[in-house]
Amino acid sequence: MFPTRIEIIPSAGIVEKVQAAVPLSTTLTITCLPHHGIERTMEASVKLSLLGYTVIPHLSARGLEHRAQLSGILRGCEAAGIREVFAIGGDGPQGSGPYRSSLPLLADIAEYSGGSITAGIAGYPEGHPSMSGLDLLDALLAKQHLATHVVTQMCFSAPTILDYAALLRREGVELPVWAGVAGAVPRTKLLALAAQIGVRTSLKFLSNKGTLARKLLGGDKYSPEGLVSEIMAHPDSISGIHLYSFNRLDMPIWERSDLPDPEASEAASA
Ligand SMILES: NC(=O)C1=CN([C@@H]2O[C@H](COP(=O)(O)OP(=O)(O)OC[C@H]3O[C@@H](n4cnc5c(N)ncnc54)[C@H](O)[C@@H]3O)[C@@H](O)[C@H]2O)C=CC1
Ligand SMILES: Nc1nc(=O)c2c([nH]1)NC[C@@H]1CN(c3ccc(C(=O)N[C@@H](CCC(=O)O)C(=O)O)cc3)CN21
Repeated sequence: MFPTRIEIIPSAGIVEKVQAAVPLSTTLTITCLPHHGIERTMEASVKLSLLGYTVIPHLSARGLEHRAQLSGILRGCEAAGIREVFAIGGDGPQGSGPYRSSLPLLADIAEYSGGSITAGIAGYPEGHPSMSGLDLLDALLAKQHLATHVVTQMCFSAPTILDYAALLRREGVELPVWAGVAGAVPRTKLLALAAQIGVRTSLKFLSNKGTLARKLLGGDKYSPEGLVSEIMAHPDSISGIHLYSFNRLDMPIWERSDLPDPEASEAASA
């Protein structure tokens, strides 16, 4: 089965919601949003890890106030059995903290944990609204020795994700690439977020693609099924699916044993 990780937002009641809907065998990644702060991420992460889930907290460089805060977080991770984090620059404004980007954060994670906590980093198949493609690639090259994999920003186009994975290989980024895919969430929510984070192109691509794609985007909810099938046909370049769930926690449809194999569903949609 193609591995899938589910990203959740640590909103009120999330631990109970996860427990009710998500099998313990699932790997969960927990966002760190500027208006939440790292405490909420860590509180939910520790609780879920102690319940038995495999948990990956997101650590936002700009959201950390001092180095001792990071070492405390890493000790908390170790005590709760958390072995991996996701290191991100972060959306908030730069505060007075020591980390402006994820590179020095990754260096301190490696040093403070003595290498026992690994880290994933972000990749941007459609670019980033405030960083050039070249800067993003340079940042990835500088960070890759401190990271274990790349998770891509939300994207709605399989060719864009696959081309990006190929570009990373050509440019010397060797890390496994996990494809970041939106879950079955209301279209309006996706459109608002897509505009904010600069992924409108692939959303447009999907809505212009044809009747099936139009149908998928046309209803209340987006469905990632077609995109995931296309990606799953390329296990040589993509290592797994990172599902941005927006806390809609129904089991991803492709994890069900009754799902047709990717090649069959590709042929059916051609
Ligand atoms: N993909 C995701 O899940 C998430 C993405 N983000 C976005 O990721 C951005 C960067 O994070 P990383 O990929 O870890 O890159 P990074 O922190 O390694 O930064 C790469 C380069 O861009 C510069 N930079 C970082 N943030 C910037 C910004 N907002 N404006 C202009 N320059 C910036 C850094 O100084 C560095 O030179 C955040 O600013 C945020 O917009 C934030 C949270 C989650
Ligand atoms: N630049 C950037 N920042 C991020 O935080 C981020 C990305 N990109 N890309 C992928 C995921 C998607 N993320 C998110 C973040 C928030 C909501 C969301 O639904 N926010 C609620 C508020 C939730 C709360 O406060 O409990 C909202 O209504 O906006 C969804 C996806 C986080 N990630």
